[in-house]
Amino acid sequence: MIHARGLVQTFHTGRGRQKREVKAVDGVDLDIAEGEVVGFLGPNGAGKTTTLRMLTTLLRPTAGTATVNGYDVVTESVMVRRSIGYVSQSGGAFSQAQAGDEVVDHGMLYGLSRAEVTRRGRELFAEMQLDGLWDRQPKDMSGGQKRRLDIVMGLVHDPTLVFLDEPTTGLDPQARANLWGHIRRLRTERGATVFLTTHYLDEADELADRILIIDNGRIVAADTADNLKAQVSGDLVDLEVADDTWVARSAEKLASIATQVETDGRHVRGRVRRAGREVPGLLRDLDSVGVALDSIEVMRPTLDDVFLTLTGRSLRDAQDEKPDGEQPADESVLAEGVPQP
Ligand SMILES: Nc1ncnc2c1ncn2[C@@H]1O[C@H](COP(=O)(O)OP(=O)(O)OP(=O)(O)O)[C@@H](O)[C@H]1O
Repeated sequence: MIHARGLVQTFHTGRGRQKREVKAVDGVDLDIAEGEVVGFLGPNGAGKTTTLRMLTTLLRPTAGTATVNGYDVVTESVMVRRSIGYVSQSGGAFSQAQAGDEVVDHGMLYGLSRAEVTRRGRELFAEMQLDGLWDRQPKDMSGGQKRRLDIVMGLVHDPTLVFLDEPTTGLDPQARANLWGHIRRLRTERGATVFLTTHYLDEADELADRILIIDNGRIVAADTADNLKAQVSGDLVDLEVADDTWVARSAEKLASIATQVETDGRHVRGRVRRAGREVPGLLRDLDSVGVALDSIEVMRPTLDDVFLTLTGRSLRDAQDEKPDGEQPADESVLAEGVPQP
């Protein structure tokens, strides 16, 4: 479905002495199978959108190769574009036409009949809670409604491979839940492949079969969310002992199965590989030495823990860092927009 080898994108920014080279994507390899939902995570400026733009043929790779649906992104870009759906981060530019007409025109560019695309469009309007807005001009829609219209445009021709760049940013919780449902159905009912970038760790965790993490233009992890969590951090176990005098003894017992053991008042915490396997024995041990507990809490690691372990930074903190703020320059844009059949 998607195969990339050594994808690189270098931007040249500034002029004169300020001239700088930015390696936005620095040697990315990808293999994404049919029917997979892949979550592409990384902090601001990591290279997610740039990778997506190369795969969707909007940007010519500086180096490396990629095929999408079996078509080469450089030499067969029209075929790539015809065979995918793409919802960009910035959203599409709409004309003065009514939303429904925009959707119908868009779908017909992919060779669908007017009747077929109208039926699909109306179905998607209902699913995306855009009922009653078919005749409204996009300029008179709210930001969230426009975002949902972008998504309808990206899906109306029933693509079997869909690229979604931060699709739920700016959506309210209800619209986000609807879109999650839609993404799940794309896979279960249509066998579609979905490549999704997101800033929301819970979204990636919830939807994706496999997570790719990109940092500074390089893929730093690629696996299921469960495997990533098991490999890099382990479960956090928090014991609250019933009496202060048992803290040291409990810490010693916990340290025999856990790393990063620390104490805080009557709390003793540490990370174990798999709590389900290790905690029962620990509880028996504590009981046998007469330690009573007030509470025990087990916290599964989050994708943020994974990111922290891999890069030394929290993804949440990294989100708040502003990217370098270079001005766009020297892009080798192949072509914007949808294919002309
Ligand atoms: N047209 C451009 N010209 C110059 N630099 C660019 C251009 N587009 C992106 N960059 C730089 O390339 C790097 C990667 O940007 P990209 O938009 O791919 O990141 P991202 O992971 O999608 O970030 P975000 O989460 O903020 O969308 C950043 O340092 C960005 O400033």
